[in-house]
Amino acid sequence: MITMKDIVREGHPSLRRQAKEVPLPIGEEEKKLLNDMLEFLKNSQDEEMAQKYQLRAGVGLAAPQLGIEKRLIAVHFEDTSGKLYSYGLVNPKIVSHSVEKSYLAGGEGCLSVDRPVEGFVVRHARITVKATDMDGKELKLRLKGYPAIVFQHEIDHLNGIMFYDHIDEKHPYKVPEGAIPIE
Ligand SMILES: CNC(=O)c1cccc(C)c1Nc1nc(N2CCN(c3ccccc3Cl)CC2)nc(N2CSC[C@H]2C(=O)NC)n1
Ligand code: NI
Repeated sequence: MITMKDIVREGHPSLRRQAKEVPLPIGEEEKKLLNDMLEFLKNSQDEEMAQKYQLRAGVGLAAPQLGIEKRLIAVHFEDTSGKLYSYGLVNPKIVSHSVEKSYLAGGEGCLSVDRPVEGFVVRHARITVKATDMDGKELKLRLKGYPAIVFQHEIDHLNGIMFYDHIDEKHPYKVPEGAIPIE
């Protein structure tokens, strides 16, 4: 099982590299990795497991955070309406996005960043993501709100981008006119 020792932290080169596309159909090894990543997220959100294995809670994880520079991500969370988002995705791509922006009112955290970073991370309010899931099915997801933020955070990891790259250092809480806060 994946634990915190498998997650690379700031300064590790994998976090600043461009991850490589994964040839389809994915192999058993990549399928197992996506399952292990999903299992980590579920464990990290379970009080007992998180306590037992000292896991930090997360709703998304990208393969470069394990030092594996492949375009693979896993997300596991429910949105405010209770809809479950639980995916192991291969080569996810944002194919279109809104002009409108949004941001998490609580700021963002990252399992590869062992320090709180102040400030709002301004992202696209709505995105359309195309990807292949771990069973080889082509997906097209239209996302807004919290799900849109999580997917952008994880896809950023595939391009060597950290959430704080989006924070304006001089005005960390400045947001563009009309940007939507997500509580
Ligand atoms: C510094 N301020 C903050 O962290 C922050 C502070 C307040 C509010 C928000 C909203 C913040 N922001 C933030 N909170 C989260 N969680 C909330 C708690 N939750 C969780 C915790 C326990 C059990 C189950 C679960 Cl579900 C896990 C997820 N996750 C992310 N991110 C950024 S997008 C990828 C995602 C990620 O998985 N990060 C590790 N940001
Ligand atoms: Ni992260």
